[in-house]
Amino acid sequence: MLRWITAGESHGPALVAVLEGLPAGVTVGTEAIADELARRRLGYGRGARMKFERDQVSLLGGVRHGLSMGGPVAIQIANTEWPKWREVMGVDAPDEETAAHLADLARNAPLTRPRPGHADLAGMQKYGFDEARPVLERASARETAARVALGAVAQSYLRQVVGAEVVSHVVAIGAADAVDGPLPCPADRETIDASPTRALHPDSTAAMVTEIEAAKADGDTLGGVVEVLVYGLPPGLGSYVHGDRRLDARLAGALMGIQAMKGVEVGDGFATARRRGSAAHDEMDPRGPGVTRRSNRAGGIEGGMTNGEILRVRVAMKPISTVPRALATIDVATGQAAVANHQRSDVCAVPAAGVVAEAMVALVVADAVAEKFGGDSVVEVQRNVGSYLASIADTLPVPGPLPDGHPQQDAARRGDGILHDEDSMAGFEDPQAGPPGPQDPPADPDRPA
Ligand SMILES: Cc1cc2nc3c(=O)[nH]c(=O)nc-3n(C[C@H](O)[C@H](O)[C@H](O)COP(=O)(O)O)c2cc1C
Ligand SMILES: C=C(O[C@@H]1CC(C(=O)O)=C[C@@H](OP(=O)(O)O)[C@H]1O)C(=O)O
Repeated sequence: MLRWITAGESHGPALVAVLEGLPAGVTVGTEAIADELARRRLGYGRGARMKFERDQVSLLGGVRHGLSMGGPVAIQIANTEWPKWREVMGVDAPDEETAAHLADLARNAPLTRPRPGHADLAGMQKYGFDEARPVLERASARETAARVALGAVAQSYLRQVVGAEVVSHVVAIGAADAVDGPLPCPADRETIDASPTRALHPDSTAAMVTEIEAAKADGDTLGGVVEVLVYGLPPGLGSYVHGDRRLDARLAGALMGIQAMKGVEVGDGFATARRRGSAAHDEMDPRGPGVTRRSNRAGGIEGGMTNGEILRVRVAMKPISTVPRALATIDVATGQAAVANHQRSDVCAVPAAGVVAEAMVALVVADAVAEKFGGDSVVEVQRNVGSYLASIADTLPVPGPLPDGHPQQDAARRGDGILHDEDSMAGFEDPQAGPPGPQDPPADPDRPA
């Protein structure tokens, strides 16, 4: 079992994250974590803070010479803006001189006009504060940097023990939807990250940028939808035996746990609810050895377990709640009508949210892998994965991603994701059937060819 926790405030000295349960031998490096953190800071529509602040990563425990040792992995992400906030967010009770200085400091002015849509008012009521500063410091999505650091470690574990790869892309920002097209593969990562909105297709990026510019010009903010895909997962992660062991439930909980997320869809989710059963499920064909699905509407999860197809989940983010065209609120100091607190803020953080969603999916899936395969070292987990895959070789699905020319790829390109008669598998030569690729499960000498 993997467990993780984060601590730290938005304008505090640092965020801290701890990941417990990782076996020994997982590749963990400061640079790889820093690279993931840099991805989270990008995106068209992010506010001024992203430009001048830097994340400074240090690994404080659990890792030696680039490999985990089996103990908790502790990560610190220091904040280069801390000196400006040292007094406002100081941990120790201020002495007389500091208290006098704080009273005059504009940065320390009480935030008494709670923002609708943020945690401000309910947080003040719940914890007994008379202003929003202590609430927003922890409610802020600054904390997602710590999650992304944890997710980087989880992705490394997944890559090593099952050969899985996590990819995300933005499928909508406000009313701008991504154009229809094939699902992104791990090879598309660079293209997606190079887009200012983290969309796969340039036309999608252009429409999303226009949407953000329009909202910004109107003093408004935007939300959107991101999709996360995991390639290369074995069947049987999660379980049907109890609600809280279902992988779909765990993914939904983790994704909804990201600040501002308001909905999760697994596979075709809401569209499936409108279909008849004959057009809702993913029919199977023998492929010998292994099975092929005619579609992947389920998003790779059946009965709360992975089924070996590409895992596909979407999460919907509400618009940023610090709206420049300030929203109506009350001033809790006077009880009078007021406009909500508004300082600098993001106009749209959906591209960054995709990187955070990747991290949460990686953590949940890594936890499910650890639960199914156990193991105290990477080698032991790989051995366990290999013998399990060998035991189900006859019914293993064709490993994704689908190679070019694969009939299911054509179906995806057409936009319906459904195999038609003309998409018959007959005659399709699978180039992946050769030596194991990055998406294939780890080689096992006992596994039938
Ligand atoms: C990556 C990311 C960046 C965000 N940036 C801002 C921001 O700049 N300003 C803001 O008001 N909310 C921002 N949010 C959203 C708030 O964190 C969120 O609205 C707040 O926690 C309340 O949302 P909730 O009702 O879902 O908890 C951001 C969220 C994410 C995931
Ligand atoms: C700092 C980050 O995001 C912040 C998340 C956030 C919020 O309310 O959630 C509000 C903004 O902070 P501030 O109010 O200080 O400008 C964002 O910049 C980050 O993502 O690293």
